[in-house]
Amino acid sequence: MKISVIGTGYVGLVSGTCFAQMGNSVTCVDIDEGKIAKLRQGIIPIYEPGLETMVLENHEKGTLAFTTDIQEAIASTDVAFIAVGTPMGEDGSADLQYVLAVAKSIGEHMQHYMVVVDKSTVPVGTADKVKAAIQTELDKRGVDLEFDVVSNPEFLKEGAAIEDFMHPDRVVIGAESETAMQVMHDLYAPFMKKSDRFIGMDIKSAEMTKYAANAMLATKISFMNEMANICERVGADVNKVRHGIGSDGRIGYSFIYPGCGYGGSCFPKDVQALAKTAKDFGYTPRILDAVEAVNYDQKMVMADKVIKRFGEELSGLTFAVWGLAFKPETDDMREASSITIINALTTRGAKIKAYDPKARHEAESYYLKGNERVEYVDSKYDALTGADALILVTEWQEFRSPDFDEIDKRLNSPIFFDGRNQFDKERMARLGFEYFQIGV
Ligand SMILES: NC(=O)c1ccc[n+]([C@@H]2O[C@H](COP(=O)([O-])OP(=O)(O)OC[C@H]3O[C@@H](n4cnc5c(N)ncnc54)[C@H](O)[C@@H]3O)[C@@H](O)[C@H]2O)c1
Ligand SMILES: O=c1ccn([C@@H]2O[C@H](COP(=O)(O)OP(=O)(O)O[C@H]3O[C@H](CO)[C@@H](O)[C@H](O)[C@H]3O)[C@@H](O)[C@H]2O)c(=O)[nH]1
Repeated sequence: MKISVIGTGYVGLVSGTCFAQMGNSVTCVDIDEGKIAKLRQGIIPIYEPGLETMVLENHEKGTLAFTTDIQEAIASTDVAFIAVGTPMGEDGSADLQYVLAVAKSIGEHMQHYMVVVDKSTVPVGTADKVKAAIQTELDKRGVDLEFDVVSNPEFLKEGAAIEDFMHPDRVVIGAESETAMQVMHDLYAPFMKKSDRFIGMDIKSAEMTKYAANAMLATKISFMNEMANICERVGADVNKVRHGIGSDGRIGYSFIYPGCGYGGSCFPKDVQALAKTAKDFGYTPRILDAVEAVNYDQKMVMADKVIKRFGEELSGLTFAVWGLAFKPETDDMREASSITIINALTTRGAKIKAYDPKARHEAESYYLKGNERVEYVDSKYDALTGADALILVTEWQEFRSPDFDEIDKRLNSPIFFDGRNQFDKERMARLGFEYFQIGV
């Protein structure tokens, strides 16, 4: 099929590349000229395992093109995906300006029937707005063209995006017309050779499914963080409790890892957007509000432990931070817990020596830009030299089996704050560390 993907960010670039890998002819569109110029030169703007090779291969073959010209891109398109951002507005709702701007452009340039697919995460009812925006432009042009708008929420996780897209747990499609549903089934069938995981439904239910999935996952995390905070106060160990409950198949082991809060471009904004939608429709979403409130506080738990140990005034102290990205295997720092923790410590006078395998550029250029108390280093051990304690924020694999002798040798004293509960507390005690975890 001939496909356009409008918005070439994490989702657009991964989706476009995977569709090309499956033999489709794909054009990725973005308004960011710098990004498109880089992609044309084979420079990949984000870090995502396996993505670079796949982009380069398909770009070279001619199955994956990049442009800023939406008119050219949709001229011969069968399916146009909208994959632009839906950031959080000031009142917590999803900001639809980018989605509707793309819909308008599609209406301005469409020349034949096509399926317009909303892949961005959008509130229930957005497909109707997209449809109306396209129709308004067609009416202005005085042309009578048929088109279908479909909802196809994306469930990929950053850091495992290619694997998730190539082998999806499910493909959810919300469509009104049989033609559009069939087109989407044909497009996704090659990704579901082992078992058909295609779930067709009405558009509103598809839009809601995305928010319900993220809200459920975020709820599991906040629930577990709350259990951790209770464990800590009553003298229980949340790591043991996690094993204890996860073995019940109804609960399961996934997404019950306590830590210093969830971040990323999705859970924080999607939980709040769904809560806002609920309120707009006259319902008070007590669980969603609590999920967000627990997470907000949880991002401070590690910083609070540092302050409790060293005091409110941290001038003259230096802390090594391992991990800046919101999770391992990505350079994405959107809503990362590291930002909250580092800012809390530096505003109290501390200095930070930070190391992350991939997110240094994001931190320096955007998320911690201007914070002169943060020094970036090129290796995990360099971060420790002369530091008063180590704080582990993101559980990259290279932090899982560190050389503890080296940590001990480089730190001023062997003090370790572990925001992701990576190690066994008895072992850490044997190694001579003053070791702090979440929920223990
Ligand atoms: N990042 C994820 O892991 C993930 C997973 C599932 C769903 N989503 C959802 O997918 C959507 C996109 O998220 P993302 O993380 O890929 O965003 P992103 O910010 O990485 O990328 C969005 C891109 O859209 C471009 N853009 C904006 N307006 C445009 C326009 N008019 N025409 C063409 N391009 C335009 C931007 O320049 C940017 O490159 C969001 O709704 C998000 O909630 C994200
Ligand atoms: O047990 C857990 C699991 C995750 N996290 C944290 O939760 C956040 C999000 O992690 P993850 O879900 O793995 O990453 P995302 O890339 O944000 O993916 C989520 O958000 C995407 C965007 O909507 C969805 O497509 C995915 O299905 C959904 O998992 C990260 O900060 C993790 O550290 C925990 O604290 N404990």
